[in-house]
Amino acid sequence: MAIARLSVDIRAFTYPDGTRALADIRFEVGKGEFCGILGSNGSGKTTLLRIMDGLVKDYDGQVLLDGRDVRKLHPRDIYRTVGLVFQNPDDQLFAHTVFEDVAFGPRNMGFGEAAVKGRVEEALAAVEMGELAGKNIHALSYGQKKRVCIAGLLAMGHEVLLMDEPTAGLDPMGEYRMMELLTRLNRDQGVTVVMATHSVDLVPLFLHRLHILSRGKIVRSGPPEEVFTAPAELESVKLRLPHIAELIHRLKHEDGLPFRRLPLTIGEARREIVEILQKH
Ligand SMILES: Nc1ncnc2c1ncn2[C@@H]1O[C@H](COP(=O)(O)OP(=O)(O)OP(=O)(O)O)[C@@H](O)[C@H]1O
Repeated sequence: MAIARLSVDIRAFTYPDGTRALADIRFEVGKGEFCGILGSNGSGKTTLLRIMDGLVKDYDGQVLLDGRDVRKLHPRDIYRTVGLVFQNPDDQLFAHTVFEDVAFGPRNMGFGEAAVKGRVEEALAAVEMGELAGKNIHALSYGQKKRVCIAGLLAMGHEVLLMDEPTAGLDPMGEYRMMELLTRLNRDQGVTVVMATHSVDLVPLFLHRLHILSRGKIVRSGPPEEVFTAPAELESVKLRLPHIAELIHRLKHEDGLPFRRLPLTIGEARREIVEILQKH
């Protein structure tokens, strides 16, 4: 498949125990997008990604991959294009060594050993894990395991990565490096990335577009600077402004100044503070 555009239209999905997990979800993911599904615990993020990956099928609506219903595609066609990285890498990794784990997908797709080796090496280099190819999976750190999971999908040639909480469980530097890795894959290799997260401080710095999910429904969509403008609205869906934006919001509020645009970077916050000081 060459284009890999996802069109999501889920009218309703209810788990067998009666939990109504998703309703009226409509959005598109274009090729090369880097978008986020932002929501608090239990809002439906994992369920949505599992539907988008074709793992959950008994819902009302459709998810189209380049115009074709993912439920009707041959698994080979989905797995060559769209891949889901689970929140917990231990749910995904199973082989003895890093190399063997990443090689599993391409071997299953029928590539010869020379091509498998080339794909594994390229994928491990992309996630900066090339030097650990021979290492035992159980001897890896949590962040390294997450990178091996991504390499496993890249080695199969996935064009769309669905990432479930990729920064969960990582230390602050690990979170940043994970976001930089995803940005690099997106920007330099053209991989489309959809990530589920509740990390409001980090995400606006990297993502192009956000969909806010609350109680199984999308309540707001847009670029980060548009989505993070109304603190009360965010609070009502159990989210908050990023710390840096919260600081500016409070300063402006105290001075009766309008809060127009979300400052995402230290540079933007600095400009806003200078403006506040000039008003005094
Ligand atoms: N297998 C299941 N059977 C019944 N209900 C489920 C099942 N899996 C999830 N749910 C329910 O569906 C809703 C959405 O859960 P989901 O795991 O998709 O949320 P989430 O946003 O990914 O949460 P978190 O951030 O905590 O991982 C929750 O109310 C949850 O209890």
